[in-house]
Amino acid sequence: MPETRPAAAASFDPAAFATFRFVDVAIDEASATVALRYALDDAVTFEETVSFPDVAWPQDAERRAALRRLAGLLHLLAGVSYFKTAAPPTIVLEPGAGPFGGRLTPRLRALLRDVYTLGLGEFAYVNRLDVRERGAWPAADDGGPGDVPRLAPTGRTLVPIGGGKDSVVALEVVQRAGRDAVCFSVGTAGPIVASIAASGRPHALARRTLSPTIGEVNANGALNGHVPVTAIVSTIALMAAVLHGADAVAMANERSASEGNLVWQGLEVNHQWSKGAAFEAAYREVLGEELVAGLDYRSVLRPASELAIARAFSRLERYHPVFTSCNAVFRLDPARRRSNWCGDCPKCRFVFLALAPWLDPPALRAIFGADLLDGEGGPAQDDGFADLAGLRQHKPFECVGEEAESLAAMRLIAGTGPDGAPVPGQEAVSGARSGPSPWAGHAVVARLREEHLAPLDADPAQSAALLAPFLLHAPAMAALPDDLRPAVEAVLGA
Ligand SMILES: CC(=O)N[C@H]1[C@@H](OP(=O)(O)OP(=O)(O)OC[C@H]2O[C@@H](n3ccc(=O)[nH]c3=O)[C@H](O)[C@@H]2O)O[C@H](CO)[C@@H](O)[C@@H]1O[C@H](C)C(=O)N[C@@H](C)C(=O)N[C@@H](CCC(=O)O)C(=O)O
Ligand SMILES: Nc1ncnc2c1ncn2[C@@H]1O[C@H](COP(=O)(O)OP(=O)(O)OP(=O)(O)O)[C@@H](O)[C@H]1O
Repeated sequence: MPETRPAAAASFDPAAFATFRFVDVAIDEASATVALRYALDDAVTFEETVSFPDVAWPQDAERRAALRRLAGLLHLLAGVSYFKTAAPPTIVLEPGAGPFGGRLTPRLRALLRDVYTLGLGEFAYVNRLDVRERGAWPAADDGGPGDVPRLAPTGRTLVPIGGGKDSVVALEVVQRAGRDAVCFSVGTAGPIVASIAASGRPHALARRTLSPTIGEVNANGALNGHVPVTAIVSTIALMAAVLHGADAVAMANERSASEGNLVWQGLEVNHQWSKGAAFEAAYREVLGEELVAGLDYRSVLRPASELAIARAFSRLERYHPVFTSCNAVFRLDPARRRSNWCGDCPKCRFVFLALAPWLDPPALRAIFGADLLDGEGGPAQDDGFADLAGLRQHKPFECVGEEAESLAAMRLIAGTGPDGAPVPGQEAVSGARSGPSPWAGHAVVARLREEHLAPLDADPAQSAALLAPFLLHAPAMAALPDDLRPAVEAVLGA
C-alpha cells in the first residue's frame, strides 16, 4: 500500500477522524523485513518497517510460525505511535491485522487495552485527554490462539542493549549465569554500539523506521506525547531472538520502573509503564500461552532498584567511558540529537546522583564532562535534584528511580554535616563510604542538606529507608529461573 500524502495532512485535525485501522502486516523473507500498515479512516496512511540485517529467514515450520505471530503482535503494539496522532473513538482490525488475522483473543485484547490506556498515561495527562474514552477495541472472540508453535531450547539468551547502565548490568547477570549471551539493539546509536563492543559479545541488529507520515502530521497539528516504547522494542527483540537462535530475551527493567509519576483522573500515569512489572506479567502470559511456547521473556533486573543497579554498574569500569543514559542522544532526527550527556535533564541528574555514592567527583566528571552537583549546568540543577526525590513536586517524566531511592542517594552523599560524616544507618549499606563524603561540600549537595535532608537524620525510620533500596525484592527473586537467581545475587546483592 503506497503511503498517502493527503492534503488533509497539511492541516491535521485530530478530531476529524473516527477510526484507527490496523490494515495489515507484510513479511518480506528475502530482506527479513516486516512492513506494518495503518490508517486513520481512509484519509491518512502510515507504514513502519522493521528489518533484521544479515540474518536468514528460517526454514523450519515452528520458527516461521513463531515469527509470523510475533510480527502480528508487533503490528498491534507499534500502532500506538500512529493511533496517538488523533486518538479516534474506534479501532478497526482488518483481516490481515495482528497475529490472528484480524481476530482478538480475550487475553490479547486485555493487553492491548492496557497498552493503549495505561501505556499512554503520560500522553493522556499532557494532552488532558482521557484515553479510556478513546480507541474502543473490537470484541474478542472465542476462536482461541490456534496451534501455538513451540521452540526447542538453545541455551542462548538475547540481551537488548539500550546504551545506558542497566542493560550492561543485565548482560553481566546473564553471563554470570553461564548462558551464551548475544547482544541486541534496535538501531546503532553510538553508546549502544560502543557498549556492545566493550562487552566483546556478538551483536544482533534490527532497524526500525517510523512512517515518514508521522513527521508530517506532527508538524501539522497531530496529537503527540510519550508512547510505551519498551513494549515495541521487546517485541522486536523477541523476533530477533527467534532469528538468531535464542530461546530467551533478558530485559533490564528495574523494580523502580513500576512506580508511577502521579494519578490523574483516576488513571495512573507512569512514564515507564511498559518497563513495569504489570506489563511484563501480562505480556509474558500472552506470549507463552497464545503466541510462542519455549521463548522466555523477562527482566533479569526486576528484583533490583536503580540504586542497586548503579552500585553494580560502578564496578563495571570498562563501560564507564562508553555508556550514555541521556535520552537526548537517542533522538531520531540527527539535527536534534546530541552526541553526549546534555548535563541538564532529569535523566542526567538521576544517573549522576545514583552513581555518586560509589564514585568520587573526578570519576563522575570524567563520565559526564561536568560536575552537576557543584552548580555546573545552571540554576535548574538545585530544583532538578530536589524534584527527583519528590521534595518539590512529582518525579519527572523520565526514566528515573523511585523518589525514596533518590532521597537515599542524597543522604549517602550529603552526610550529617559540612564534613560529610556518614548518616545514621549508612554502615548497613554494603559498599557505601565509611568515611566523610567527598561530595559534602558541593554546592547543590550542601543546599539539599540544609533545606531538606538534615531534619531526617534524627528520624530512625530514615535509617531503615536508607537500606531498603538495596534489598533484592524476594518475590521477584523467587520468580527467576534457577540459574539466574545466584547470578543476580552475585552482581546486585550486598
Ligand atoms: C529520545 C526520546 O527521549 N524521545 C522522546 C521525545 O521524542 P522527541 O520528539 O524529542 O524525539 P524522537 O524520539 O526522535 O521522536 C520524534 C517523534 O517521533 C514520534 N515517535 C518516536 C518514537 C516512537 O516510538 N514513536 C513515535 O511516535 C513522536 O511523535 C516523536 O515526537 O519525546 C516523546 C514525547 O514525549 C517521547 O515519546 C520520545 O520517547 C521515545 C519514544 C523513546 O524512545 N524514548 C525512550 C528513550 C524512553 O523514554 N524510554 C522509557 C521507556 C518507557 C516505556 O514505558 O517503555 C524509559 O527508559 O523510561
Ligand atoms: N535501542 C534499543 N535497542 C535494544 N534494546 C533497547 C533499546 N533501547 C532500550 N532498550 C532496552 O529497553 C529496556 C529499558 O531501557 P533503559 O533505557 O531503561 O535501559 P538502559 O539504556 O540500559 O539504561 P539507562 O536506564 O541507564 O538508560 C532495557 O532492557 C534496554 O536494553
